[in-house]
Amino acid sequence: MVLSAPRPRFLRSISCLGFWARQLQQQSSGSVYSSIHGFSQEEIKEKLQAFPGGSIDLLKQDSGIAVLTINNPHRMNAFSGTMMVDLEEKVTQLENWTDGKGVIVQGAAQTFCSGSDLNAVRAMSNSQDGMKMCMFMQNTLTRLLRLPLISVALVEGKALGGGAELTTACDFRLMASGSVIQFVHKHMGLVPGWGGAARLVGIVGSRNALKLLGGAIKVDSELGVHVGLVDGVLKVDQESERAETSLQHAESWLSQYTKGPAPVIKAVKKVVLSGRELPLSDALRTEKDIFGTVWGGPANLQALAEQIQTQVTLSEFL
Ligand SMILES: CC[C@H](C(=O)O)C(=O)SCCNC(=O)CCNC(=O)[C@H](O)C(C)(C)COP(=O)(O)OP(=O)(O)OC[C@H]1O[C@@H](n2cnc3c(N)ncnc32)[C@H](O)[C@@H]1OP(=O)(O)O
Repeated sequence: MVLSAPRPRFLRSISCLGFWARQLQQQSSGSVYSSIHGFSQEEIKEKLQAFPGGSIDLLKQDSGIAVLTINNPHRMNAFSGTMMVDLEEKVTQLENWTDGKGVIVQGAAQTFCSGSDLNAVRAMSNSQDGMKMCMFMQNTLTRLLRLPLISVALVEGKALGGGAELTTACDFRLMASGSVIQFVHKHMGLVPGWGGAARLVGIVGSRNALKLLGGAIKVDSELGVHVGLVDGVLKVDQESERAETSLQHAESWLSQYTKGPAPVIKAVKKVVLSGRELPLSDALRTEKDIFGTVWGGPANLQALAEQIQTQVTLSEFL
């Protein structure tokens, strides 16, 4: 099976930027839906609470990298209704994490997530409830992607359906050898509903997105890297006594990009986010505003002082 190599991101995503730009500018909260769309967060949260099971666990570390775990191993980490509510609450915590720089999204028991809990899906199969669940998860995953943190989906085992969509709501994806990302929606007579299709087009381009969705193709790490969906492959060396876990590998990988003061790393994510989602003039104005938050700030002044000190030290030797 031949999938084309990815086109430059800006070419792929210009077409869908218009919608996202208006949404980003209109929604100060970073959500897509509000009361003007007939969406009531509290109403759907109450409905989702009727479907219990599992949890979303959040560990915020001193390193500034958090670990968000989809935890429902008896159901291959499928999302129950209460887990959807839990995820929204954890995203709110991350939005307010002052010292945060990165977040790794993983599944419990060495598998990622098998999408919605099919028992809940069957119980919410009427159109109105389905649409409300869809809007709730689109809001939550859009806010996850828009966090001022650099995010990585650590995929072990299987990421299916909504689980595959969840991987696209992170800035990067790392796959363990033998793992699979599969948009199985077609097999259920569905299309993605949690925003995974729109984001997939921005990541791999419309032609590859059409193939992955239309063919419900099993994406392994090799194919994922080829089409630009996957940013790295974690080969866990079972033989080595010091075998790092996949999570340790992922933290090492992410820490390459989160070294430095949290306000600066947050600013890096914000300027890239505005470049990714806003029309050029708006992105430039946003970049200027974000630049203003770090220019002359503690990190900038300290770096300047160290630069001067280095020059003074060097001049003493020259
Ligand atoms: C917009 C999102 C979209 C929507 O909401 O409409 C969705 O995400 S729909 C759900 C899409 N996901 C799937 O179709 C995946 C369904 N599961 C499987 O294909 C398999 O379970 C698999 C491949 C994940 C694992 O297969 P394996 O043979 O290794 O294990 P089991 O199938 O025996 O599963 C173990 C245990 O987990 C339960 N399970 C697995 N996935 C789900 C799920 N999505 N919802 C509820 N329960 C799930 C499975 O029933 C087994 O339970 P048990 O009591 O042991 O029978």
